Amino acid sequence: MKNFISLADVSDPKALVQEAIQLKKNPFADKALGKNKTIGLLFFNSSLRTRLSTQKAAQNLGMEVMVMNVNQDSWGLEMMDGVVMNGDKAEHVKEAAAVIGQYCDIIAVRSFAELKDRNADYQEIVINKFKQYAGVPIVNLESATRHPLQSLADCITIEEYKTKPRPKVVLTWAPHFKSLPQAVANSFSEWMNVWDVDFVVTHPEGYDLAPEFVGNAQVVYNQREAFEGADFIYTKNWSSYKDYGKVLTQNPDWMITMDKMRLTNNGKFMHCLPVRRNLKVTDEVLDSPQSIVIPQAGNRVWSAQVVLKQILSGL
Ligand SMILES: CCC[C@H](NC(=O)CCC(=O)O)C(=O)O
Ligand SMILES: NC(=O)OP(=O)(O)O
Repeated sequence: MKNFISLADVSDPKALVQEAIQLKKNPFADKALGKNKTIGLLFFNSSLRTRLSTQKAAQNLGMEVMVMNVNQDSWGLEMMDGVVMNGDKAEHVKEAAAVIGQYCDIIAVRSFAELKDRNADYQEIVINKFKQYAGVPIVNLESATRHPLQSLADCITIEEYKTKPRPKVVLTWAPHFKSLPQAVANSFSEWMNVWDVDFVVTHPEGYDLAPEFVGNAQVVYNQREAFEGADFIYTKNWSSYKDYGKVLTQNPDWMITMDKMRLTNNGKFMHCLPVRRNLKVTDEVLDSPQSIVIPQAGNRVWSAQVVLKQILSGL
């Protein structure tokens, strides 16, 4: 594996998940692999899980870790080529990426969608500029349209908790007052489309994800119908793709409640976190035995570690 930017960088996703599950049993077995290697973690946006789990994964592999909050700590970065840099951005990504590539053996980048210009976001300018200029492997810590480390952890979790060979997995939209990226929903859909699951996506009208991510999923606008017999309920808010970046509704009827969870086949509740309690999901559901959000978050370490192990093995 050279880079880990999307599912396309993974030759055998099922094998990757099985390797991650094996890693959990002996987390320090590859401690020598990352000796004298450095990973740089660059955050253009906030993070708890991604920041800490990726550091832990790198340390489990014997790597040194450098972390930078790009907008607070470094210079403002200009992403567009050919512009006169007479504004508030003091450095071009061409130099910044190449210089960081001098210090680090792997660079991991978080840069959310701006949710203003759909074409700009879906061109994945930031992470592709780092891929173009850094000269070292790039890992996606959530980009404008994807969050593959989260999706890999989600697949590990589903494999660990499934009670049948082909479970029914439902991605459900839930309300939020802010305009959030489609990245987590896109990425989860992309991975579920290649998984051995019956995949259903449910959301209000107007929130259809981009066709290239929805793939062969069954799209249902009636949430309760979608929940019938589900084995996993994966909840996430996202803003409209069609009416780009817009919050079309905050209808609280889409919040996940225990009476909806009773429609499922003792379904497990999943969420990438952070989650707004009693806005997206009730305390009752989140605090119930059906919620597996904590082990799901724990699997972010093994998701990152198996990816870094594969990249280090190719250096
Ligand atoms: C892993 C999820 C990161 C991010 N989540 C948020 O921005 C939540 C922000 C909030 O609820 O205020 C998102 O939706 O992509
Ligand atoms: N799920 C996830 O990526 O969490 P953070 O935004 O806290 O890293």
